[in-house]
Amino acid sequence: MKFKAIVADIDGTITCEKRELHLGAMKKIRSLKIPVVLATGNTLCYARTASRLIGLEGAVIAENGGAVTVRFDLQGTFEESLEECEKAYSFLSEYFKLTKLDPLYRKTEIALRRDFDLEKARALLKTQSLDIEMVDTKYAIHLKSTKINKGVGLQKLAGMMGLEAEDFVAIGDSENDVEMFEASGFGIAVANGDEKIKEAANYVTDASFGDGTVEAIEFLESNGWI
Ligand SMILES: O=C(O)COP(=O)(O)O
Ligand SMILES: [Mg+2]
Repeated sequence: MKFKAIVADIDGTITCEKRELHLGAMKKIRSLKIPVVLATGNTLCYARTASRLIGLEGAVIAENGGAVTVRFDLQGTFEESLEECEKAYSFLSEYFKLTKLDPLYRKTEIALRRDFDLEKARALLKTQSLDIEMVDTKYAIHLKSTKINKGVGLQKLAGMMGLEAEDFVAIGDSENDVEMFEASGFGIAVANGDEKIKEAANYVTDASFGDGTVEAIEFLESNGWI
């Protein structure tokens, strides 16, 4: 096996427990000769800033696949409008007090503070004929189109880079990374990952958070896979 690029989730994967960037993971990522793409549920500007500050090329998947850019000098492309998400938000707001996160910067999905009963909200949402689902990243709950996810984003970005999604190794920590693992050639979950991502993974690290990402990259290097 030989892979041509890595796609790494941000929160919980290249960070420490309190969400600060993990310096060991930064150093390891910077030492690589292959492209590293960041994929996050967070906003496009957050992802681009992280890419810039880590020393990468600006290839990012943001808003769980809803927004993608391949370089800093190119604008992002956006897959979906917020219309259906807003309908779901209005509906759920009748039952819960919801707080939107960074609404000014989100163009394709709505992120919510994790302070309401997700399972109850999921059950309620099912009664509506909306193509909207809820994913929990452990940092936010995202109301998003069922048509977009990080896997769809990876297919799109890989094409823009002249690669296939299978050329990528994906590293992640939660359920919003599952489709990205499925689309990629090999998925590695860090030890702090949730049950869903560990189940979807080809390999689970012993170490957590950024230490897990360092371990993942060393594992790939020691096998000669990157
Ligand atoms: O913004 C969030 O919910 C966290 O996003 P990430 O773990 O996909 O980076
Ligand atoms: Mg994450």
